[in-house]
Amino acid sequence: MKLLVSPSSIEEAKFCLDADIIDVKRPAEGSLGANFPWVIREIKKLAGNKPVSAAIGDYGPTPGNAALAAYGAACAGADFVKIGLMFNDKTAAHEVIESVVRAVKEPFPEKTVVIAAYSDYVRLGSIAPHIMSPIAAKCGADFAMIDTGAKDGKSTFEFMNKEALKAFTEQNRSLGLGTALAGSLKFEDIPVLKEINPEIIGVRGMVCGGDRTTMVKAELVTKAIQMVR
Ligand SMILES: O=C[C@H](O)COP(=O)(O)O
Repeated sequence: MKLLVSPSSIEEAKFCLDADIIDVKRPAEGSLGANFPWVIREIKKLAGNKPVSAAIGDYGPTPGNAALAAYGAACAGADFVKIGLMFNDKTAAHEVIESVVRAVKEPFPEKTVVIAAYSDYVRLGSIAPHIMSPIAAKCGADFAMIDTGAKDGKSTFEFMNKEALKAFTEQNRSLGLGTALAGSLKFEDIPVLKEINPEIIGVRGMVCGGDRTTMVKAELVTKAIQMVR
């Protein structure tokens, strides 16, 4: 299980360099809010050989917008390009995912595409993660992810229990997809996450000390790395 940490700035990224994946986002613009290309570029320089991920946003059914943002993130240096689907329509999901995969993989076949659905999909009215995964696999994406869409402090575990997260992870494995799990995860969730055994867990609030709108703290990144390994 790898640890992905989401800094929101170059300054914060300096505290995240020992994580397995450095995930650039802009929390002020949503759960998977996109940061600026120059921030992705600088963090990629700082990260050296470490993979850099970039969130491109929480999207409606707008494949053109999503594809162009995905291409932009890949051109700026992101190794992983991550999009959230904030709508509930299977045909549109297929169109958005297919467009994002093509936008990234045509020019950069080695890059990784991550498709996120939200654990709180019922309250958001968005696509369920287990419905999204087979579509992501069919379109050639690499990872299916779960995050919380409304960042109000409620954790993914408040919407999906261990069994549901395990079933999601196993479904993805059988589809040839990796799994990333996130959503206000806490240090005390790490042992059960190890049992669920996704390829990646993603955190921000945990390493900010509980409030994801504050700064990432170097000592909490170290603590998370030690607990995950
Ligand atoms: O990709 C993971 C997210 O940044 C998780 O953020 P969070 O732990 O604050 O919910």
